[in-house]
Amino acid sequence: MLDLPPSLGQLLIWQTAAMGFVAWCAWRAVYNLYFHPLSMFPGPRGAAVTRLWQAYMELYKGISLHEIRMQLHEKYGDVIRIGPNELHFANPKAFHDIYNANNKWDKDHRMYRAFDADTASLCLISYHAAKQRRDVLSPLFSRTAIVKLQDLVRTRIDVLCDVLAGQYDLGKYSDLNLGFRCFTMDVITSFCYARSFDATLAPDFNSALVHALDESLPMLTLNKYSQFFVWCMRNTPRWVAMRMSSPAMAAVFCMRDTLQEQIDGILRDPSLLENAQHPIIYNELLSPDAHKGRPLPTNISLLQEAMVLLGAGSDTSAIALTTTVYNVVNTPGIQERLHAELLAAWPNLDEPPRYEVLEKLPFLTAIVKEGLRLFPGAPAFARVVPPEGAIIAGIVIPGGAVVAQSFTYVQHAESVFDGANNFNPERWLREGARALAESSLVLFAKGPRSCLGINLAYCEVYLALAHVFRRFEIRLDPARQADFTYKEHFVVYFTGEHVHASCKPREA
Ligand code: HEM
Repeated sequence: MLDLPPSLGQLLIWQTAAMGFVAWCAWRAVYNLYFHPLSMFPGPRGAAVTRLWQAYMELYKGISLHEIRMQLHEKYGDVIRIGPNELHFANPKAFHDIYNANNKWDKDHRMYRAFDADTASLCLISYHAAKQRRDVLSPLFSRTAIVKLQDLVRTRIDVLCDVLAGQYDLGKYSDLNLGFRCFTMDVITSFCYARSFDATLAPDFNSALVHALDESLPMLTLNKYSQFFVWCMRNTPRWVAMRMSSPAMAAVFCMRDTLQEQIDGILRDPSLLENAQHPIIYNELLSPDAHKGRPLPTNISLLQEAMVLLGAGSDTSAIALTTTVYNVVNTPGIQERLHAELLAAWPNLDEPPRYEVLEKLPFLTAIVKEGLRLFPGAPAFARVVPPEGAIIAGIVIPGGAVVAQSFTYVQHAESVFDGANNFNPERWLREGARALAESSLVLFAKGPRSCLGINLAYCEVYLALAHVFRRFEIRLDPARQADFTYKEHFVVYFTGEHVHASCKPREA
């Protein structure tokens, strides 16, 4: 045996380890390019070799994933390999093959770990674990429960309308992006925790919480690519995190603390739940009956669920409202026609109709559907093909592959909707519209992991649109052209000019 000095021995070990690592990377690259089960699918070579290609495009070059997908589909066709083990489809048929009631497919952990909330409904990876949690929470989000609690949504829309009227009196244009985000934030917090943070009452809708959530969005994109960032975020002491982040982020910490205090209080004294104004998430999450003998969620799981519901249930509905109001006001004749329908159904301003009545108004319904159809892009929610494989849009896909399609490839496809880019509520008044909605209005996804909050979202959208268009004549600010350019950080984040409008109260 060679008798080497210790430093030389160590150097040799390091050299061998480094060479081994380089050889392993080279072998992975060759394997991914030529021998991987997805190697026959087209796409950039970088994307086939490593997921770092996506990270490079998103984080370094600043290109949003939705733009990358579009460019790649244009270049490579209907199916693209966007990561070593990941496919995205452009053919609208693929959506129904991936997201449907029969598919008990798991989610892809790399996408959802970004939230660092792996015990919350949205982030549970396995179908079975998610089903148990959904079974527990579903009664709270059922249509019956939402119809019962509609006054809660109406109270928040009344607050929003009062603020809009006040801003008009001061001669101001209102920022509708922020206004609707504050409204949906107040709804979700009242609904889930029976607490309102009164975001809508912040001066000019500049709620610290809304801004803080905005600032935390890019972190989701960062976290997606490395568990290390997630670990750092979780383990950084609070005072360091506060120092490193912007002052706005304090609102998120504060929100977290408030929710944690509420959870601790309820765990100490469960009778607090009986005194709540209405059932909240903890009534279900801490109900032994709902869990059918299974252990109740831990303290941390309760907090994760609370935070994730806040994110899942606020921006989404607000985006739908902002873009729909913009399209209604910006398309000649639509606002007047909608107002006429609302006036007939709601002649006395002091007696607003119930949600069940509004839902039956044909033109309002057509506007809700068209608004949701034109909802701007959302990420492609990644699912894992089960071991036996699957056929997606007529193509055989091997088991274990990660597959996804953003709903925009259905809802914005010219092959599915004539004049797909135009806001045309009329399409929903034609024969066959119900079937079209069933098959092609898919922004809430389909199947066992579809949106848990769909009933609440519809209730918010119907009530808010009815109230703002019955109560106000809305005009866009001619000096500021709204810009819906967005970045995809799990939810859509608009980077351009917000929608500013004057909301002139109607006399009666
Ligand atoms: C226009 C508004 C909304 C849209 C477009 C929307 C869309 C979606 C989509 C596409 C999914 C599937 C995500 C995935 O596969 O990972 C989803 C899941 C979910 N949504 Fe919504 N959503 C909206 C409003 C809401 C609201 C108001 C809530 C209320 C809390 C909510 C709560 C959830 C939850 C908890 C999940 C996770 C379900 C699961 O993974 O099993 N959403 N939503």
